[in-house]
Amino acid sequence: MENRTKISISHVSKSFEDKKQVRHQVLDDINIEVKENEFLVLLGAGKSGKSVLLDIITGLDTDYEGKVEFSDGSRSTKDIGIVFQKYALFPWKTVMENVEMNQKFRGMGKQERKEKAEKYLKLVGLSGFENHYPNQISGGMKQRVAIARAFAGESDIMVMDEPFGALDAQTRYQMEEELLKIWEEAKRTVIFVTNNIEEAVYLGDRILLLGGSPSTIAKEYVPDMERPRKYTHPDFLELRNRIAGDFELVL
Ligand SMILES: Nc1ncnc2c1ncn2[C@@H]1O[C@H](COP(=O)(O)OP(=O)(O)OP(=O)(O)O)[C@@H](O)[C@H]1O
Repeated sequence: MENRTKISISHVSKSFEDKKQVRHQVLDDINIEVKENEFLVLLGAGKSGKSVLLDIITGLDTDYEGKVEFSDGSRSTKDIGIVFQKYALFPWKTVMENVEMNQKFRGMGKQERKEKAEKYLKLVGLSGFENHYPNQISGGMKQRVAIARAFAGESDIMVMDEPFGALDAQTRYQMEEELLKIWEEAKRTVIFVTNNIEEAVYLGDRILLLGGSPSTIAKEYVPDMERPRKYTHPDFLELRNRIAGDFELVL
């Protein structure tokens, strides 16, 4: 079933009108078939329209040209697990309560909510921190909470918008590794946005390079490397350098 299409994005274009009523096109004719359980990376420089495209995919933005279709019928935003760069945790709620939030929206019973939240907190290495508040834990831990919350919602589609962008390099490597472990254990269809080439090569089953003005899908890469990938492996470096070259060209 690995090759079944999960999300079909066809001919998506998007433009905004500025204060002088001049239209600026951000996305031009984006076509992506996201496969079931695929780890898809959207790679692009700042302002290349990555967040705009994610808003369209998740249904936060409905004003665009083209179509976004899900293989199992229409979906609302709350049926997609979303992780943003900013942790978006509720500061007045504990770690546990934050993780349970999505499930509450999805109408799960109390016991089931608790079990699911505990399971995913354990997976992200936060057992024992259930009763802490966000201001009592580090940035890396906050992002772990956000990831546990998205997974605990049990949506089969996860969308992550530069989730590790605010973390220091060391924490970032650790989080990338952990995210893959969780994904291996609880397979989902993941769309992961980043502007970091190494992160894309480390994570992606497939990498789509977004660029140009307006942005299109400029290139596609399918890393032929086993996981866990090694940053220093010649194949890793070769692909990294190839993408870096293309990245310059589409800026
Ligand atoms: N609501 C809006 N109104 C007008 N222009 C917008 C709006 N949202 C986004 N844009 C424009 O669309 C372009 C792409 O923005 P977007 O945030 O998607 O980029 P990005 O690739 O996610 O960048 P970054 O990596 O910096 O987050 C930008 O030029 C931005 O100014």
